[in-house]
Amino acid sequence: MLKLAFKKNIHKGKLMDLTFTAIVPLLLGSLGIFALFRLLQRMRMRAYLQDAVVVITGATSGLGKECAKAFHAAGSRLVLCGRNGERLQDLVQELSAKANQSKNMHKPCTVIFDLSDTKMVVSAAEEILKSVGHVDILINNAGISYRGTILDTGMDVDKKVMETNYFGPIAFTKALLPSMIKRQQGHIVVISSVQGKISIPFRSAYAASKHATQAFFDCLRAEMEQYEINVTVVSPGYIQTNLSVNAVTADGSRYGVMDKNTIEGRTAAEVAQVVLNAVGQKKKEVLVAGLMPSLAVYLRTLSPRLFFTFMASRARKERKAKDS
Ligand SMILES: NC(=O)C1=CN([C@@H]2O[C@H](COP(=O)(O)OP(=O)(O)OC[C@H]3O[C@@H](n4cnc5c(N)ncnc54)[C@H](OP(=O)(O)O)[C@@H]3O)[C@@H](O)[C@H]2O)C=CC1
Ligand SMILES: CCCCCCCCCCCCCCCC(=O)OCC(=O)COP(=O)(O)O
Repeated sequence: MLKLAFKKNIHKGKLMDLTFTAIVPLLLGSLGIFALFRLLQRMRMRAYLQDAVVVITGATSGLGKECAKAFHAAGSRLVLCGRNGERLQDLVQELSAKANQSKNMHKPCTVIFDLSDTKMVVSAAEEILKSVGHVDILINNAGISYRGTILDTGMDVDKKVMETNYFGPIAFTKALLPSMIKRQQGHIVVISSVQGKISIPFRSAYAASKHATQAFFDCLRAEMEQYEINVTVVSPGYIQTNLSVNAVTADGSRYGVMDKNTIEGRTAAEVAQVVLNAVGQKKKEVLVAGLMPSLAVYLRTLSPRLFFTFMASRARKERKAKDS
């Protein structure tokens, strides 16, 4: 139709007519369809999140806390998990004040447990099912990072990072899955990292735990498809949180430094919004990173040799900077 109109109008020398008879309606039509699509998407997302029981680990700070605010604002019923009861209660107070102002918001409840203790994790899952009945969305967010050389790092540190970032979340997920399968409904989310896709020097334990996370939840997604349970893996780049400050070092002590990369990262509120949208749209995975980290992820697959050269040079530079 467009071709015909084009020929006809060129023939008559009426280019302006062509614009008004074919191109403008086509553009307006596309815009209309796009706007309608977005509206339907937003309505579906709202329905999915409103009143949904959402469990968030690591809700006491950083990204977990911001996810709690975002899902609470979307009308979800929150179960906030953490190790520090006082900080969880502070957040409950903050969110409850908002819940009082809107009938679409709910007062959250809390569960205290340490993810590195599998027994505690399993009984926390039982407690949640007992008190709220079911879980619609589980957000495995809690985690710790690490700084150190492989040579200096004791196995206890490797194990601690794996317990918190990998074994804890998978134990929690496994404990909640049977009830999701019974209902043929549920959504498992995990906050991984760019370092779940590429390994950078002096992060061995952390990168390994995030690679394991990526692998486990990719398997889970495939296995859960028949039960209509969704799995979303979120892989952020640097976020402005206390992750580096709380990181564990080679000897098991706290790193205690706010890194420059962390300060220059995205805000936790911004990433929480990405998590909310990814969940609402049932995305399978999302990479939330800038140009260089994104290119590095592709480079690792397309030209591993070049990627390894970059990483070796990065290790040399970092070691030199530390020594001088
Ligand atoms: N910040 C960043 O640059 C990036 C972060 N991420 C990931 O985001 C997630 C959230 O981290 P972020 O908010 O940045 O960092 P924070 O240090 O601010 O938050 C980490 C959260 O995890 C909790 N946590 C740590 N260890 C345990 C444990 N053993 N049991 C239970 N809870 C625990 C902490 O609780 P407590 O208050 O008790 O310590 C805290 O609530 C992590 O999985 C991290 O790997 C991914 C990419 C980049
Ligand atoms: C053709 C050009 C390719 C250029 C690629 C060159 C290599 C660039 C290196 C980029 C490395 C990015 C690392 C990003 C790491 C990251 O974002 O990690 C997120 C975290 O989990 C942060 O945790 P941490 O404890 O490390 O602060």
